[in-house]
Amino acid sequence: MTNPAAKIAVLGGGSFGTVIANIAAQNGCDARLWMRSEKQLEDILETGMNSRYLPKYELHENLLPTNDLATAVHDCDVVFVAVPSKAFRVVLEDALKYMSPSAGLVSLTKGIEPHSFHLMSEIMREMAPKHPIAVISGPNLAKEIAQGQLTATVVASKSAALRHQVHDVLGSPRFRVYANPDIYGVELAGALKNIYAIVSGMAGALGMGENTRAMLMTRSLAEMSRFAVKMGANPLTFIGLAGMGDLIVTCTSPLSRNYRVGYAIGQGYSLKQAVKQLGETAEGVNTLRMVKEKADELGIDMPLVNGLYEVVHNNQNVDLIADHLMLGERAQDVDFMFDQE
Ligand SMILES: NC(=O)C1=CN([C@@H]2O[C@H](COP(=O)(O)OP(=O)(O)OC[C@H]3O[C@@H](n4cnc5c(N)ncnc54)[C@H](OP(=O)(O)O)[C@@H]3O)[C@@H](O)[C@H]2O)C=CC1
Ligand SMILES: O=C(CO)COP(=O)(O)O
Repeated sequence: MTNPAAKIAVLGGGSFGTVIANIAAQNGCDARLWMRSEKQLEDILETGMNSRYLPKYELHENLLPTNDLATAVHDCDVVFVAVPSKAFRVVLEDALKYMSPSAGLVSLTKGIEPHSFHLMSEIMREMAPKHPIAVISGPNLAKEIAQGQLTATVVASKSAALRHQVHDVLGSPRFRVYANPDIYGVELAGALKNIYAIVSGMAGALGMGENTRAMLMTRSLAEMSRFAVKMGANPLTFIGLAGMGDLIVTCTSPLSRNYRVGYAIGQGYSLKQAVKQLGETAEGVNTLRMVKEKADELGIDMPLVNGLYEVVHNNQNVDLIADHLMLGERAQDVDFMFDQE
């Protein structure tokens, strides 16, 4: 059941922000899409499409594109934030000046704030302590959602009212919204899987086989779960859509930007060249650096992260990832997802 009365805004006119705003508009919401670029706004107003990020995807008439933040958020029931993690704080800070104090805040961003190691929910809680907050994550390639492929996502919030509101705003026969109260786990899963999508893209470029791919994905899940549980997440979140589901899609699809960055590195391009030729956000590049530092600090065993870090940041040969995974010294090699105590 959709709620035609809802007023919503999405901040960030990239591919994910655009599809989420359009779903809400298709569901009868008064939906606004805020972007910073005037040129992009003109293009959308002229063509009815966001040609830079989602060419040929028609935007619904209920969707109002704008580059004025106050117009976007001023009387909204729910504000979704879909900018890269490095811009999240500054965009939110500006938007809060114009928002109703009761508006729900929902992050669509899958990354970690540089330096602070804050997830987006922590930034929202710090900056907007009175607002109900939620995060959305899951196997959600924007381009597939735009094609109308059947897709499921996860909304995580302590507020049941906001979970239901998000379900009403976004749920449809082609887009199913599941709920999970584990905000931290859902969000951390979405950020961590980007690292392993880079590894998987590299393996793809190097022509590695299906045994290798299965091993990589399964050990990735074990490694990211081990890290997340040490950070306070619920382990069960990692075998759901936001964990295993998102890992599968980004480790197997060339539509994933992180996979594409890995693929380019596997072909011999430098990280800088790979990111430049992508021209869109690949959060995993920064997430890798932050997770490596945090894992070192906490003494968490992360052979894939360590191997990828050496290849990407210290110009080591790609074979090093395989060496870390296959030959690394560990107290015991057990096929469990988590430490069994
Ligand atoms: N695309 C996908 O399939 C999915 C993406 N996500 C997550 O959503 C988040 C956004 O990704 P996505 O939409 O794909 O990214 P894109 O690279 O497609 O677009 C990023 C958007 O953010 C805007 N932006 C960047 N920096 C700023 C800033 N400082 N101030 C204002 N706007 C800014 C860009 O504006 P400009 O064009 O002017 O540079 C652009 O509109 C990421 O964390 C990503 O991991 C989550 C699920 C799926
Ligand atoms: O998170 C995503 C799909 O769920 C999108 O992944 P990329 O950012 O790698 O494109």
